[in-house]
Amino acid sequence: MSGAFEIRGGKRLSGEITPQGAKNEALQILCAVLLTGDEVRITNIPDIKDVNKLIEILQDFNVKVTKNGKGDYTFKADEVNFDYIKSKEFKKDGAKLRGSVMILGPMLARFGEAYLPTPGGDKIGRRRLDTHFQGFVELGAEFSYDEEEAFYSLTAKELNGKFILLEEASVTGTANIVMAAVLAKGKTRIYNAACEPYLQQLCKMLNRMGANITGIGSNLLTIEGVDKLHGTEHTMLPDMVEIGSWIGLAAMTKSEITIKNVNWNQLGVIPNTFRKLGIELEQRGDDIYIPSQDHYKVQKFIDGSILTVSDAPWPGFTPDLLSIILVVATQAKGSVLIHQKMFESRLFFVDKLIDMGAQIILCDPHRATVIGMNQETPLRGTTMVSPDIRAGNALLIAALSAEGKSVIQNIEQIDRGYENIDERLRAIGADIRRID
Ligand SMILES: CC(=O)N[C@H]1[C@@H](OP(=O)(O)OP(=O)(O)OC[C@H]2O[C@@H](n3ccc(=O)[nH]c3=O)[C@H](O)[C@@H]2O)O[C@H](CO)[C@@H](O)[C@@H]1O
Ligand SMILES: C=C(OP(=O)(O)O)C(=O)O
Repeated sequence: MSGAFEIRGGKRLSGEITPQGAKNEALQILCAVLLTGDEVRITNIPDIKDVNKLIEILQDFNVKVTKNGKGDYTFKADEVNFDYIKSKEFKKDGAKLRGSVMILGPMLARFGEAYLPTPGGDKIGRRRLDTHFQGFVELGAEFSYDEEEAFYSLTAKELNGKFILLEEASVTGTANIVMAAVLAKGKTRIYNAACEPYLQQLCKMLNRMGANITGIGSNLLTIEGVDKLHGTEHTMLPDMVEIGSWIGLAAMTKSEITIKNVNWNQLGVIPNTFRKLGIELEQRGDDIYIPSQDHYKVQKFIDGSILTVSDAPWPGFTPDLLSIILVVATQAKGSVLIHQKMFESRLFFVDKLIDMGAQIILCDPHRATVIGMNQETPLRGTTMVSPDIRAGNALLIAALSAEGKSVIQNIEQIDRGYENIDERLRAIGADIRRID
């Protein structure tokens, strides 16, 4: 386990915080550079572990990578070393992150073959890849899986567009199939497509590269295949998961915080979901202003029943923010039912919150009832281990609000998704330091 944060909580924070570029968008966009031999310049790339690992993988594929400045890179995949994809190194490196799965679509489309070890990412329950492979097979690929090596193989002499009804609106699955279909022959229609802002950004970038995708933002994408894509420039959106996390941080620590340049129009139901917990927030230009609030009161549904917050594919509420909602609910006035529908192991971190004094009933692996303490009894600092990227940040927020000292271990799980988080939190007054 690597590194820890030591936090002295209970302080009010104040000031401005700027969200990093979106992690999950970056992972898609970086894979898309493999679709052309021309230069692709990408800005606002977050400097985080997962993204840096993917950039290293691209370099191992012999993609030329030039750093122009902070978060600003140019990629040129004109002499791809395809042999690397079958190497021992790729079997090791590709397994380190979830995002590597999206190498498959571009490789299959451009080189007619693609391979992948079982990708890494959060251990938050089963994370099957069936949707990805079903999509590739429908486009004409042959698929095989070596169980012993946990290695996936795809080959295709030619990809041909067709109507594909996805079994589920998988985020990375849709990105993968779109990236294969842009270079397929003829028309592909993908129904039940995921449409997160990450995917909208990917499709817009692909269109700037010469692809012909319509229906962007909906669950029906139509793609007219083209022979070749060319270079472009692309800027990553601010990370909506970070933005939601800072709203939660402000509420829990009773702090006045302005979140800068949030791209409000792409936040969907996120601001209103926090408002349902009673948190005041204001759109000011493209910033979010959160006033210092001593208490926040949970709204009930119109029929008077208890508020439920659950995840759903976009434009529903992202599962990546449910752990933050759960932590924030611990200090609200009122009760909230948290229902994590997609993943079955993402709520177990509530044990740590219960140790800190939170009133939570874990009903089953998918549902937890939180009885808010109305900021009357603060959480107590403790030592804990970060189980996954989002629960890690949720525990960090809990620790910043708690009385006394907390230590969070295994912070690699936080660093893989949040850029320089300790320094940015210190800049708004947090007492947090990195220890070995
Ligand atoms: C690198 C990356 O971009 N990771 C994100 C991506 O992961 P990823 O693309 O791996 O997640 P998927 O969208 O494929 O699926 C997530 C989970 O939800 C289930 N599922 C999915 C769709 C659906 O309609 N119903 C359903 O139950 C799947 O079975 C799976 O267990 O999307 C997830 C869901 O937003 C996010 O938590 C991850 O942060
Ligand atoms: C689950 C997440 O990441 P990954 O898909 O990379 O594991 C996440 O970003 O919340």
